[in-house]
Amino acid sequence: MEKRKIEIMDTTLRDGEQTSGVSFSAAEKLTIAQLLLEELNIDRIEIASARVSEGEFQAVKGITSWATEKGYTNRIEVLSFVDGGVSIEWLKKAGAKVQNLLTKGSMNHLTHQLKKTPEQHFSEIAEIIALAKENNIDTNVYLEDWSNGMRNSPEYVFQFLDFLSTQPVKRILLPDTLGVLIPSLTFEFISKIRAKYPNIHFDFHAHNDYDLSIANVMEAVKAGINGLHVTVNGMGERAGNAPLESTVAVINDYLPEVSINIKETSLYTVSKLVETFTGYRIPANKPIVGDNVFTQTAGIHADGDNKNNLYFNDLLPERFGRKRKYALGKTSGKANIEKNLQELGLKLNQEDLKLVTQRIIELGDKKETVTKEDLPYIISDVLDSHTYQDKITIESYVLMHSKGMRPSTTLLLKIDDEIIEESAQGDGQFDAFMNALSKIYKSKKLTLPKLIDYAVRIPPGSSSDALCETIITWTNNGKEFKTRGLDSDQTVAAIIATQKMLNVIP
Ligand SMILES: CC(C)C(=O)C(=O)O
Repeated sequence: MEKRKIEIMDTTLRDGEQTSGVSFSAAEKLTIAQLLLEELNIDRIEIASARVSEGEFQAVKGITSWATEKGYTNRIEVLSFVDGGVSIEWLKKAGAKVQNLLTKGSMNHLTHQLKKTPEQHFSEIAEIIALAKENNIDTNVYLEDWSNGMRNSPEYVFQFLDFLSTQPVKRILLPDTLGVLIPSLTFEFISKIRAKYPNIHFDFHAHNDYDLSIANVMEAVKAGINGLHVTVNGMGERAGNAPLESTVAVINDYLPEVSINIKETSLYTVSKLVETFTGYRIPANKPIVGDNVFTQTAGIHADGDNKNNLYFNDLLPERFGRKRKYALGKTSGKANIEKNLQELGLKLNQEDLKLVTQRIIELGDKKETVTKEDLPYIISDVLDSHTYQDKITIESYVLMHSKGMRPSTTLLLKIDDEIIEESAQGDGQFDAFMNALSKIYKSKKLTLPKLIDYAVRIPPGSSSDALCETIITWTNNGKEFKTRGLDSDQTVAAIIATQKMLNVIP
């Protein structure tokens, strides 16, 4: 059976820009428009509202002149108004060839906002449509507040659609302006309209106020809609519009009777670009494009993935240009660690793997996030610590840092079962710590190696703030040696390195 083609109209550059605090520059609009049309293969895009500003005019001009060269002008749309032709003039000058005319789709809006009768409204609309035609501009008509119109004044909606069916209109756009629809109502309303006007092209424009935009989009498709409006990352007025990414995935996986031509592998690139341009962070759990959505955290999932991909679903990350990850934290078991080791090309024996797992769980308990890049550091630290027999231990310490006073440390050290306490000041917390240690060593007539270099680094490429590694170079009896400490706190990492030094003095 031949599939029914659904047009996808992306309105990131118009409704998406109505996200509070978001404004695109002309160059950003052009870049996004190019990616949407050429890289993703979106059918149509709505790029601006007419008359908004000089900047918006220049942005539209930039896109339409590029689109003219490419032969894309009928894929570029601009929101326009019933304003006696002012919008048409604006569109003409900006080179736009398709207007999405904003009209009133409910009696409530018509009487309270425009204070007009249906007849007056229709006659003004007819004038604009005729004017557009004279100027070679195609018209699509938005019935603003259509969903409430269907709930509260359906006679008006059908009177309006009867009128529009006599007009040279290319498409009728049905917006759920206030996001009030639920799936059953979406299906009911669109089915009724479809049955009465089988030859008109209808688009559905969902909003996400009840988090039902995707469910409503699915019902709109089942009821026979011809086009869907979406935005990248679900940007848009209030709770936003139907997200492009989820719309594409759900149509491809669950609505086999229809076809769309969107390139799934490019969705993530476009989503990230929009995130950068808008400064509007994608929630980590946002389907398809969120940071976490292809990350298995529970050890049982990683284990299951090793056994015939038991925890995969149809949303394979590779479809969207992404990769599956295995998180490292307190719920991750050995399987997660092994998956990360594999990626790094490392292998550990079972005993070492157990020690490393234990350390990652400890870090997780401290609410630290560990990344794949941290792993080599943890391995080196854990396996290194494993080789030390601690005869001298730092039992406890207080580090003091306050304004107007020198940093100071009180230290309790255990040497051969004797606990010794000492305090000292220094130029910094670690210096004060070393001075207290030095006092203890002097009192015991022991020699303390000299610190000759102190280096701190965080694992390169690590996106976590879990760890920092302090490497200290010491000298004793003319011999140089290094010890290292790993912790989220730099001074603590240095103290860990110092305890190791006390037990390996050559
Ligand atoms: C501007 C209009 C068409 C809109 O975005 C809506 O009604 O949701």
